[in-house]
Amino acid sequence: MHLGLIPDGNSRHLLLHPSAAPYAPGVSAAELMLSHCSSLPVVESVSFFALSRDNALKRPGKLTGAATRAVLEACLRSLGEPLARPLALRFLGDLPLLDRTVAFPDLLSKSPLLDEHCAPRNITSVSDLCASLSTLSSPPPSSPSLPPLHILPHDLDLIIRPGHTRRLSSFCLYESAYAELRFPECLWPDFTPEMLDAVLEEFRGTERRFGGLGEEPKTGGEGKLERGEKPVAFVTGNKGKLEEVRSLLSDGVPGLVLTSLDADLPELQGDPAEIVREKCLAALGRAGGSPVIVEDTSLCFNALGGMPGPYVKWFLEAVGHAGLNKMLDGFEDRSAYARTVVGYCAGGADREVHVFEGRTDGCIVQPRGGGEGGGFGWDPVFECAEGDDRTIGVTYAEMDKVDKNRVSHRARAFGKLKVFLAGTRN
Ligand SMILES: O=c1nc[nH]c2c1ncn2[C@H]1C[C@H](O)[C@@H](COP(=O)(O)OP(=O)(O)OP(=O)(O)O)O1
Ligand SMILES: [Mg+2]
Repeated sequence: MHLGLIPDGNSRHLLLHPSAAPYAPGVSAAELMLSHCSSLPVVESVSFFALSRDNALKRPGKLTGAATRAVLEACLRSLGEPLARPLALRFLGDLPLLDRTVAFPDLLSKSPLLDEHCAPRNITSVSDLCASLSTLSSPPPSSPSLPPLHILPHDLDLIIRPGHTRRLSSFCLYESAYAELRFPECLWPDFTPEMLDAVLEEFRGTERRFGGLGEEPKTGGEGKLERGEKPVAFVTGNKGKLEEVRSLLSDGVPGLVLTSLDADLPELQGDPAEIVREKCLAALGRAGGSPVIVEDTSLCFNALGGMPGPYVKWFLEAVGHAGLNKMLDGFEDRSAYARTVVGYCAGGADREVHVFEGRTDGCIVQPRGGGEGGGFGWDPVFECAEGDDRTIGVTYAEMDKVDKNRVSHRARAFGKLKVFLAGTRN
């Protein structure tokens, strides 16, 4: 991901904290943030807004010069540090201005990380672009060591601007066409790595459409959207679930159009219906006004009074299939049931969450049938006890997908949802 940072609010921070060394808090924030970025695998490159020509013209004088110098020095320092891993860093600012504050070629030669992707550029606004175009026929002799200008470098994915101002100013206008913009409610010096993590987490759940309509709606039934009809969004972070649900809703509900949103929604502790209600209301916020479907799936061991239940995800992640099996060692009863609770909410003014439950009995066994194409999650350790000879005594992972969708907890819950939807949509 290419991250843009606009460190806004340094001067206001100074007014609020007159005893602080000028710009020191903003400078530490810059240093901290860049080194934090280098520890985040998801962040491949960072464009940092140092100072634009527009900025300098509007706010001439010591203040701006000092801020630029301080931030650049901080950047230099952070580049001098051994970063956790190479990070393509790019500072955007006005070249002549920067030249006055730091020895520019120095910046280039000091950093092993600066390459053509992170060379400082002065094209951030239309006036910059015009100025640069006018020099194309005769490159300025004063800057022979600068790398060539790339007018359209790789686009930004996410731009973060703290400081209570919700605009781009002249930052990367050409590269920000489809960037997501976030404006944390604090001044730059108060923006912490934890806040950055929170923004990145939220960004991860954002469906990016790049100006288009996103993924083609996958249709159920006849497929075509009727006039005025909205598609229903299934919100889940789990691809295995999505695949099954697409197939489960592919018929039986005329006119239903299922789209999907990849989002890991917050999950409360509580009973499954409660979890699903909260999950459903959280999903509404992501679905842009569409009705939403969410589900929560539990795996309940009878010997343990129904645990791990909705918490199976965390148990599975922590101890794996072998660990789930070991939890039942010492008990004779290895029976279990899988349960899916589906939540549906029409959205808009209607906040009622309709809840449907499906359950399938089975028992916990040593993993069978996992691997390529062999189910997901705890499928390999759940041996089904229901259905017919294609499903009884067979783990979900060993089963044909069509067979799982005949007997599974999910199929039963979504079967009830389908009956409900067929009633409300006709
Ligand atoms: O049919 C299934 N067969 C095997 N494993 C399954 C199944 N269905 C869910 N699972 C796993 C996924 C997760 O480890 C836990 C449920 O947690 P759960 O919160 O419902 O799922 P999730 O977090 O993966 O997706 P979501 O974004 O919809 O919450 O059991
Ligand atoms: Mg979940």
